[in-house]
Amino acid sequence: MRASQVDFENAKNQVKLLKKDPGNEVKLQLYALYKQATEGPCKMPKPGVFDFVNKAKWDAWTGLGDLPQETARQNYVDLVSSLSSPESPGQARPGAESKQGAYETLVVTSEDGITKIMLNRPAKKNAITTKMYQELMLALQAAGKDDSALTVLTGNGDYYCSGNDLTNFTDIPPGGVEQKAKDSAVLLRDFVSCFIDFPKPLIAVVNGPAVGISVTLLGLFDAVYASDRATFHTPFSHLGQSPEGCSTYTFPKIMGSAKAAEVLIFGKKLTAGEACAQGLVTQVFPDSTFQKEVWARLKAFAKLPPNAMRASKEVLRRGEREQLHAANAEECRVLQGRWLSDECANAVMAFLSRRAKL
Ligand SMILES: CCCC/C=C/CC(=O)SCCNC(=O)CCNC(=O)[C@H](O)C(C)(C)COP(=O)(O)OP(=O)(O)OC[C@H]1O[C@@H](n2cnc3c(N)ncnc32)[C@H](O)[C@@H]1OP(=O)(O)O
Repeated sequence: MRASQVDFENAKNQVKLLKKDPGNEVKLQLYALYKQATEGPCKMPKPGVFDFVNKAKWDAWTGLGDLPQETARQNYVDLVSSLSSPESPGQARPGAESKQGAYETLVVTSEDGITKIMLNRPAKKNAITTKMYQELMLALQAAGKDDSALTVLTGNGDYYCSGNDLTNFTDIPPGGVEQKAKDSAVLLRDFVSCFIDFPKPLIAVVNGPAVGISVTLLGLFDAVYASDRATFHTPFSHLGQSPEGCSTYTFPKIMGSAKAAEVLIFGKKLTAGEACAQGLVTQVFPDSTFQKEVWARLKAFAKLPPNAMRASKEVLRRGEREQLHAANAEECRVLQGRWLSDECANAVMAFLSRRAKL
C-alpha cells in the first residue's frame, strides 16, 4: 500500500480522465495533496479574504500541516483510486477495489485482504461530523461482512482525528437543545456499539495527533500502530464533558486506574511513547518509515487464516462484551446531561469564537 512515483504519475493522469466531476471539496483535497507531495508544506503567504479561490486552496494545503511528502503522495493515489467509478475500471489502481461513491467524508479501499477506512476531512483535522459518524457506521458494517481479513482505520492529512466536530453542537433541531442532547446520545451509543461488536481484527493506524473520541475508541481496537508524531489527548473536563468510547471500562483495565484518571479526568496529553508504555498503543514507528513499516506488517497479518482470526477475536471479546455495552450506555447517559451544562456550552462557544484551543 505504498505509492511509488509511478503510481503517483499514473494517478495524476487518471485525474484528467475522470468522467464525473468530483466536486469542489474533493478537487481542493487533490490540489492540496498534490502540492504537499511535490513541494512539501505550504509556505505561500495567506491570500486576501476576498480572493476566495486562492484562499480555499491555501486553506486546503496548509490544512495538511507537516504531513510527510511520501504520505501525501500515498493519500493522493488513494484518493484518485477511490474516485474511479466501477464503470471505468481502467482508472483504478491495479488490485485496489474502491468502496467509494456512497461516502462523502471517508475514503474506503480494499486491497491485499485489508479494508482501509480513511477519515477524509484533512482541512478540519478529520473532526467527526454527524454525517461522518453515520458513514463510519455504514463502512464498518460493510467491512465486517466483506471478504477482507482485516479492517484498518486511519486519517488523511497530518492528523489522525481531532475528535467530535464541535460545530455538531450548533445544529439544533426543532425540539431544542434537550432533543439535540438526546439524539446525540443515541447516535454515540450506536456508533460505539459498532466498535464493540466488530467481528474481525480492527487496527488503528494513527498517522498523527488524536483527540477525544478518536483516542477513547482505541481501547476497542485489536492493535494500535502509531507514528512518533502522534499524541493522545482527551480534554473532556476542559470541554465540560465526560469520557466515552467505553474508556471508563477499557482505560483502567489497560493502564491502571491512576493513569486512566490522569488522562480521562485531568486531560493529560500522552506522547506516542507514553501511550505505548501505558499499553494503549501496540507499537510506535518513526514517522519517516511509519507507512512503509506498518503496511508491510498488516499485509503479513492479512495472509493469516481469516476465520481463525475472527474466532480468536470473538473468544477474546465474548467475556467482556456485556460490560462494554453497559459502560457505553452509562457514558452516553452521563454525557447527555453534560451536553446541557453551562460548562460545556461555554467551552464549545469559546472554541467556535476562536477564544480557546486545546
Ligand atoms: C455525537 C457524539 C459526540 C461524541 C463526543 C466526543 C467528545 C470529543 O471528541 S471531545 C474532543 C473535541 N475536539 C476538540 O476539542 C478539538 C478542537 N480543535 C482544536 O483544539 C484544534 O483545532 C486542534 C488542536 C485539533 C488543531 O489545532 P491547529 O492550530 O493545528 O489547527 P486549527 O487551525 O485549529 O484547525 C484547522 C481547522 O480545523 C477545524 N477543527 C479542528 N478540530 C475541530 C473540531 N474538533 N471541531 C470542529 N472544527 C475543528 C478548526 O476549526 C480549523 O477550521 P478553520 O480552518 O475553518 O478555521
